[in-house]
Amino acid sequence: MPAPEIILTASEMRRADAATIAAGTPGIDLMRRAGRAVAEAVQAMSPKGSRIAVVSGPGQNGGDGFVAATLLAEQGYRVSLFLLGSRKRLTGDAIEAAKGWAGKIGSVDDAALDEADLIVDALFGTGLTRDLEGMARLAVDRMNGTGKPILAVDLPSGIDSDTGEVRGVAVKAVRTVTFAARKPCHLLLPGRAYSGAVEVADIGILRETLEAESGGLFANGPALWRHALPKPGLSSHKYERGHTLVASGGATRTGAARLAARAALRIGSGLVTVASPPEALGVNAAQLTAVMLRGCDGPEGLHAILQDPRFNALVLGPALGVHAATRAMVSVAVHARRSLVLDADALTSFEGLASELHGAFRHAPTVLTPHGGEFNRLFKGHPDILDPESKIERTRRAAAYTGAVVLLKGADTVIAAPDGRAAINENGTPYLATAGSGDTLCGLIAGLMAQGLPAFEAACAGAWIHAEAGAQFGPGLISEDLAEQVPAVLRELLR
Ligand SMILES: NC(=O)C1=CN([C@@H]2O[C@H](COP(=O)(O)OP(=O)(O)OC[C@H]3O[C@@H](n4cnc5c(N)ncnc54)[C@H](O)[C@@H]3O)[C@@H](O)[C@H]2O)[C@H](O)CC1
Ligand SMILES: [K+]
Repeated sequence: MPAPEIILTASEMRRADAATIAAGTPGIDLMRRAGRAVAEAVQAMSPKGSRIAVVSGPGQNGGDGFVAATLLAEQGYRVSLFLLGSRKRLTGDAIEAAKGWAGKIGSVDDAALDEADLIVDALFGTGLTRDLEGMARLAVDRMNGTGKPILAVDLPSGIDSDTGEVRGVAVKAVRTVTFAARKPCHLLLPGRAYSGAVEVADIGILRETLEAESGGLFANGPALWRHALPKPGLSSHKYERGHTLVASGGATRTGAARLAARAALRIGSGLVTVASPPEALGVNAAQLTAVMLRGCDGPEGLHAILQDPRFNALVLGPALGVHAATRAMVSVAVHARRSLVLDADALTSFEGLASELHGAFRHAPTVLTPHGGEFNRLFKGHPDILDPESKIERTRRAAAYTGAVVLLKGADTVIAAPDGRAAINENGTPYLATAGSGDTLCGLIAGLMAQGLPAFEAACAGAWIHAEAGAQFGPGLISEDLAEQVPAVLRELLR
């Protein structure tokens, strides 16, 4: 079973670097290995003899560029090197790396850049500290302006390694060679889009060093939670696989609950019941078969149903309406201490009232599944949660504040637990942007918690399976298809 992929921030990477150097590996060796990996990537992209333009910056990223340029020239490529700033301003290992380069050093505004067949972007890496301006900005615009393929060293220059945001302007790379571990910018948007295909080069930093410096951020994938997936044994009984309860909206808004309910059943919840307001019983009854149905008249009705401890996972939110009654339903569910997924109206009903959710979910596994707009509305008036540049940081703070796992949806969905663990999901597909997709996700997560998965693993697995189902189905996807695609995804996972 492969280990979960650790994602390191710039500062964590620097510490891993330093620890490796302290353990006896000279920094210049790391740089030489980095440069070699870049040269090998160029060889795979462009035939010997082609014209390679290496654009180096003033720091160690630039140093990697010097090493790559020297190796490529030795291997018969026609290499020209352009430096931002002057050689005498180089620092650290880049000084040593530059000694190996015997060719001329041009300036980044040199027209020769346009003659290249392929450009190596070694301008900035994890040391970017502010928006690009002046010559630095011009260099990026020049590289992008050539229309030639760009290979980024470590990450595309102008992208913030930890947030994935564009700092003024950024290189649009077709490929990136990063070192030791991917950084958040390789998974978060727009950084993911600017990076192109990303390969991770081993430059001799040990996995245990990466683990030691890790801040608990992972790429979301089966390696993170496959171990926790339920594997029904011969003796397993439907009651052992939990009972998910999904609250339905009124007579004209019942589809969301049925989508969530069907998804919970498909992901393996032993039983699933829709709790329906009296006026929607007929509508729901006419469209439910394996999913069961109970009348539920508001918070009191929910309280009555939850006297039965077998209902061990709940979905509240989709189409419930934005009002006090929905808040009261949430309160009943919280006091019943059942696993809980809150989405849509159950979140928006607390708009500006997030303080009522402070520490509210510490007593039972809970997952909040807002999209960006719901998140910003829910935590309005909490700049400590909304202000951080990094989507990971915002999600982590919301999780710590509420005590729930928070899944902040997007093409780069971030999942964070109150204990600081976080994961970035990258298998999302544009096809998922269809009505009811979020309802289905709620059902998947609740159905997994009904079977005993902890909230963080359930949210990560739910997000990944949801996206995988969408990607497998492809064009023409509507939400009704998602739950029906889950068996195919599970077959792969449980093989
Ligand atoms: N283990 C590893 O990952 C290794 C990484 N290496 C490479 O080192 C860079 C990080 O190097 P660093 O010198 O810290 O930063 P940069 O080269 O990214 O930046 C250079 C320098 O630029 C200045 N600067 C920052 N922002 C701006 C700006 N907006 N405008 C102008 N100048 C700016 C600042 O002074 C920076 O120090 C990493 O990405 C890897 O490529 C090692 O080579 C091998 C091991
Ligand atoms: K770069």
